[in-house]
Amino acid sequence: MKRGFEIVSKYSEKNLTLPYRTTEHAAGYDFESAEDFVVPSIWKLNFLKVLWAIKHEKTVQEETIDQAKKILKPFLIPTGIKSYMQPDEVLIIANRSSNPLKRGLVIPNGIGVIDSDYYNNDGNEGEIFVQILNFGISDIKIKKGERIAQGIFMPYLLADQDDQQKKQTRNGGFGSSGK
Ligand SMILES: O=c1ccn([C@H]2C[C@H](O)[C@@H](COP(=O)(O)OP(=O)(O)OP(=O)(O)O)O2)c(=O)[nH]1
Ligand SMILES: [Mg+2]
Repeated sequence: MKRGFEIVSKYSEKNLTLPYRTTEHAAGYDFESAEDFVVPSIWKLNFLKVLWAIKHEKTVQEETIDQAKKILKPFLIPTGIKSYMQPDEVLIIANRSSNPLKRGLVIPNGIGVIDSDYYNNDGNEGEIFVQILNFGISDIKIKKGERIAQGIFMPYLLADQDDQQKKQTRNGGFGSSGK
């Protein structure tokens, strides 16, 4: 077994599809959403109120700011998928090019980097999530089974100093290794 995909345990009964390539020479394995989801547009009233207040140097209620922050926070779309690969390989998660064009959906981290030591980690079993922000004017409904992003396996290289640098064991993602 060199590299591939598996369904994480909590989705074992949910009838998920493993990521797949749609054409003979497609580089990316398309990932589907594991659940129905609504990604709210960032252009909500509370967000606009905050922008207006900044522009006019007015103060805004804390509650309004908190709600605006929530809207601006990227959503984590669950895929229910984990990926195993060789230690010198990485899975790059990239947006589908049609997402910003048709639905205003961007991946705010640019690309997602799925490390080989993320697989089966103690924290979340290595489930891959896709960060999404909706800069369009409408809320976007994502249905379970809809393709949301693509994963590309790549080899990576080490720097000369690498073996002198301390490493830790991965036990999660999204900031689990500290600040
Ligand atoms: O779009 C993404 C990006 C990352 N990850 C997972 C897999 C990856 O191995 C782990 C850590 O990602 P990264 O190193 O890019 O994030 P970090 O902020 O540095 O977190 P950490 O401190 O856990 O390394 O989070 C995802 O599920 N989706
Ligand atoms: Mg990291």
